[in-house]
Order: sequence, then structure tokens, then C-alpha cells
Amino acid sequence: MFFVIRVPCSSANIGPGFDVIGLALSLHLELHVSVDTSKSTSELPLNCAITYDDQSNSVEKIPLDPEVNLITRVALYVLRCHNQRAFPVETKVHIVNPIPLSRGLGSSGTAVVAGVMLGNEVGKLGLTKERLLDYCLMIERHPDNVAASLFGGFVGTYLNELKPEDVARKEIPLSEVLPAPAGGVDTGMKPPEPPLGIGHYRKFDWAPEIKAIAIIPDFVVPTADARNVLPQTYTRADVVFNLQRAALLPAALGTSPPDPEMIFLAMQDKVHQPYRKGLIPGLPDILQSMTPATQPGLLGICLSGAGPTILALATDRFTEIADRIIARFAADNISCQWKLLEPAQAGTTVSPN
Ligand SMILES: Nc1ncnc2c1ncn2[C@@H]1O[C@H](COP(=O)(O)OP(=O)(O)O)[C@@H](O)[C@H]1O
Ligand SMILES: N[C@@H](CCOP(=O)(O)O)C(=O)O
Repeated sequence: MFFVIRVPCSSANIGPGFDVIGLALSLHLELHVSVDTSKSTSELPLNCAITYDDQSNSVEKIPLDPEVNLITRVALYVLRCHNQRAFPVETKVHIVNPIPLSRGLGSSGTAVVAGVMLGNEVGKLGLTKERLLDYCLMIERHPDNVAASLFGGFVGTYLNELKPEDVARKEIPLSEVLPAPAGGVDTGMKPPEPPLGIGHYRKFDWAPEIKAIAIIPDFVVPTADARNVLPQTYTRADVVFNLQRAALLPAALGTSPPDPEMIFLAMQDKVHQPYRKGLIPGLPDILQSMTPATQPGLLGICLSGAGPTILALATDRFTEIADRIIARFAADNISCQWKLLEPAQAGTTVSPN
């Protein structure tokens, strides 16, 4: 058996849609998977060998032990929920990853989606993407990245209000869903299964003229750190400010030809970006220094996910826009790479080669 899983990266929030709105983009994590069905036993730990082709320029080294690697740990979680304790004999997973880690392009969500899809395929479980979203949400608890990567395109997401017993199941510590590596020893524990229908999504239109420029600074901001700086409560005025803009955003980005003034306004945020400025030098200046009036081609600008990547939406003058943002980071001695991306409408795919 041989197949390829392709999972697009994602940019979450798009300004006001904190933990709600996500956009899948045309930079894909790939798993090239083979299972040698002619063999009946394997010397491999948990029957699985991982190789990794790092195309992401990341400093962090991705572990190749299947009990430690995020993708295979998630696949094992899905398999163990279905009484399969390990991978099928002689499973080989070659990971090709061009998505920079901890930069706000949803690398962890992409890895989680790849993991649930891997478990589903090698275990021949036949779970729908809707059910796989529940498994993803047991691991990454905000739905914006994982739903975009799984279903593709520009999405709005929400979590269902759960019954008290299901809330308890969803709020199980992550360590029980993904147990710490036990040195290859199988504890035999069945992990907690996700409640049915935790998370949902709705796809929005995307105007074909709109492209996404990702300006990726050369430093990491772990998402957990960027969530820890956010307040527990907000003023009514700030909540209303974001609701007003989030309600406009799908119409603004789905209307062709795009209206730059409307998009710029609809991408403003008071819920997460102002609090993350201490983690990203120059952030307020970058977000305020360019508008559609001062920069032709620009439609809107925001922090991508939890940062530090900046997402600029534009119809043209891509290099000029990227260069201005890169110059602002350079004033703080931060170098950047940039990529011109498009919505990845297909989401996660599995193909025979
Ligand atoms: N392809 C991958 N394989 C294994 N682990 C990954 C992969 N991509 C991301 N991760 C894990 O996810 C972490 C980054 O997650 P996070 O801080 O949420 O940032 P991001 O904004 O990139 O999602 C990495 O430090 C790494 O541990
Ligand atoms: N809504 C989340 C999105 C995090 O995205 P990531 O790409 O930084 O993992 C947040 O803003 O914390």
C-alpha cells in the first residue's frame, strides 16, 4: 500500500476572527506513506519508521521516534481509540515539510490534521472528515487552524455547546489524549474518544483577485506563549468592535471586485493583536503604517495566527508590499522571508501516489 497525504498550512484569525476564522493556504505538508503488506512482523518501534525532509528553514529538530513525533502520536491516538495498538507492520512515513514552525502558519494544526488522516488511512477506519475534526479538537482546542487545513478554503468555525459529561471528556488533559512516551512500552490504556460533533465549520466565498502575502520573520513565537499574554476578560466596547468587523469579513473577502476600504476596516482587531505586540517588535507600526490609500494593491493586513508572520492581502504590487514590511522588521534587526500564497480550496487530500 502506498499513498500521499497533503495538508495545507493555515492563517488563523484574519484580524477580528480570533479562534473562529481560518484560511488554508497553498503551502503543503506531505506524508509519503508505505505499508509492506507482505510482512507479518516488524523490528520497527510501534511498526513505524519516520524520515523527515525539512524544507522549512526551521531550527527546531523534529523527533523521528513514532512515540514522540506529533504526527505519529496523533495517528496512534486515533488508532488506539479503535483498538489498534500500533501501526500496521512495516509502516514507513516520509514527511516533507515546507511550513515554518512556530511562525503563525498553523504548522501544529497541519501536523495534527496529517496525524488523524494517517491513523484513519493505515487503520482503514473510514472516518469522515467531520468526525476527524472531533479528533483534531481533542489535541488542538481552537478550531480555526485545523478546520481550515482539513476542509480547505476560507472558513468560519464554531464549537458546539456540549453536555456536561461531554465537556468533561473534551477537557481531559492533553497528556491523557497523547500520553507521554513510555519508551516503547504499550500501557494498553484506551485513550478518551472525542464526543461526537464538537466542532463545525462553514466555507465562505473568496474573491479570486485576492492573494495572500506571508511575511515570515526569522524568529519563533510558540502559540502557547502568544495565548498566555491575552487577558481573561474584555471590555464590552472591544468585544463589540470585533463582532462588528468579524460580521463583515466574509462578505468583504468574498465580493468581487474587492473593495479595499471595506476589507481594511473588516480586518481590524482589538482582541488579540494589541496584546501580542510585546512578542513581535514593531507590530503596531507594521499594522498601521500601510493602508489601501498609501499602498496601492493592498487590501488589508493582520497578524497571521499567533504570529510572528504578517499576512497582507493584496491584488497586486506584491513585492513592493512585502519589501515595505521586511524593511520595517529590518529596523529591529529582524530578517524575513516572504511567500505569495493562494487559498488552498481542496483542504487535506489522500492520493495513491
Ligand atoms: N511537521 C511537524 N511534525 C512534527 N511536529 C510538528 C510539525 N509541525 C509542527 N510541529 C510541532 O508544532 C510546534 C509548533 O506549534 P505552534 O507553537 O502552535 O506554532 P504554529 O503557529 O506553527 O502552529 C512545533 O514546535 C512542533 O513541536
Ligand atoms: N486562534 C489562534 C490561532 C493560532 O494560530 P497559529 O498558526 O499561531 O498556531 C490564536 O490566535 O492563538
